Amino acid sequence: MPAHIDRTSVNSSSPFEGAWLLLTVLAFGLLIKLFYNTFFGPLSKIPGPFYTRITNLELKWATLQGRKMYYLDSLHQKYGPIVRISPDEASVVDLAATREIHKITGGFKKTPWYKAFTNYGTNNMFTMIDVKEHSNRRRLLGQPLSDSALKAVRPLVMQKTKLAISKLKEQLEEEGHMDVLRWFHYMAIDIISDLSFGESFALLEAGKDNQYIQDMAKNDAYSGYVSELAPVFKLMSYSPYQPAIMNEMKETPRRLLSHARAALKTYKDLRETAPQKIENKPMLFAKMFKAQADGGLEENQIIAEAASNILGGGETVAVTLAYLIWLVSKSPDTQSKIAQELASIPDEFTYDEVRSLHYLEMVVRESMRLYNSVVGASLRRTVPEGGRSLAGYFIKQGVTVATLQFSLQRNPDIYVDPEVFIPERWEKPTPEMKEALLPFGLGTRSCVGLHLANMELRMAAVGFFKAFPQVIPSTTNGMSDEAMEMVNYFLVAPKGHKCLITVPGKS
Ligand code: HEM
Repeated sequence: MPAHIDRTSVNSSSPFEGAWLLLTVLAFGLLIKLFYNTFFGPLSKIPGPFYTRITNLELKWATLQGRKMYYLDSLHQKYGPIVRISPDEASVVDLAATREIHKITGGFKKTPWYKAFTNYGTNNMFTMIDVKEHSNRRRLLGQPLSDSALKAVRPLVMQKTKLAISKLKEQLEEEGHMDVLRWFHYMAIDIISDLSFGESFALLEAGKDNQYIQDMAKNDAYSGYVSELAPVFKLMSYSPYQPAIMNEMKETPRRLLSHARAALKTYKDLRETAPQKIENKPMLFAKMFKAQADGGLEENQIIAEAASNILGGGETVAVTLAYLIWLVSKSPDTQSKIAQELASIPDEFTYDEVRSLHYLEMVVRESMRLYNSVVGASLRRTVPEGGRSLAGYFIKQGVTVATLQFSLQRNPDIYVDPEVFIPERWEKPTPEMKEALLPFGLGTRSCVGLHLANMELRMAAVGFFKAFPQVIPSTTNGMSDEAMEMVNYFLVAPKGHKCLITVPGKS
């Protein structure tokens, strides 16, 4: 037994001293990072808030609260058309720079951020970064979505539009208002599921979401969390005590996979047992099925594309259309001009007739300028080798640059009274006005569903205003301008998750 224990030598440092030491090291590390980023960082010369030299926490916070585009827009108003928003990311709303970043020959690739939207363990066209892999896939899916190929889809869009409008009429009779967001969401999903799987999910008939749609919405939200808080989720995955959400995050993709497999099996069974049912049916994936039969594609890859289309082609159309109807419902003058124009085409109209409607075209453009489902998305791209000059600054290679429709399409130097809905501004647009309107993006990564979306938006808008020439926003069930405020994750949606419209005298 030792004769004497020197207690001062045992555990001489208290936990507080340890914490101080850790804090000092952290503070020192941050100072070094700040010093380096201030003078040598890739974005040291780009204007932006001081703290963005070391952190993007405010951006993440704004993103998680669904107000990213408002935060970015406020930075652009203060710092100009190019702003540092993180130590290695700049937001760009300059017109020439936006077109440079997205043009076909620009060489700016999507960033790895898109990987968070990968499903079923495989890339889909939206998440692909590699140029060759993407162009091969786009070749398979792009042609069936071309304007000429979609002629075969017109009867389907017409039939679903009519069904949606009859459901809206029923709701108006029963409840005194109609939720255009809900019914047009079902319409868009029924169209894209029919085109993808050979059989629609029949949400319009059922009047409610199925499990697949609920899971898709959850999965979309989870992808958003993971993309913004990747390190936190990585840490949580090692913890023995995992919150319930972690389990749901694993289970949801599994359920989605089995739903999608079942839907594809239905299609394949139909091909064998009742080929007459699908023989003349336009199918987006005809080329992909052929590629699968030739051994060039796996089933998971087809399923991943189908899921991506349903996500990309459902809510996008519904939200854009709901905002269009809401804007028009607040403008009696626009309604009477639409009604006058619609009187020139029969009630059983064709898509060619719809396309000839000049005033409607201006309404669609103007509403998409202000509101569309992707207006708040930061479209992130990597600056290619050698760096590039953008908006008067040289940006080094490897840095992320992200463009933002929201600020570009509301730029007062391009659009007079940019916050006001004025369809007539498109009567004689300036070249800048046309170039800055980019609801479907630009270049090789622009929206592959553009023609389908355009058809759905216009057919449904004409069907709606023929059925309801005079409408107003409802003031019941929590509907208000505030409920229509845009909440912005990757996509944009009304804060109240609904868009209730009525006719004068009904509510
Ligand atoms: C109003 C409706 C729509 C809007 C505003 C819209 C907008 C966009 C935008 C801006 C992009 C580029 C995204 C980026 O660069 O990150 C995009 C890509 C895409 N969209 Fe749409 N979209 C709409 C409807 C649709 C529909 C109906 C489909 C279904 C076929 C679809 C499928 C896709 C796909 C697969 C991509 C990725 C394309 C690629 O990377 O090659 N979208 N969309």
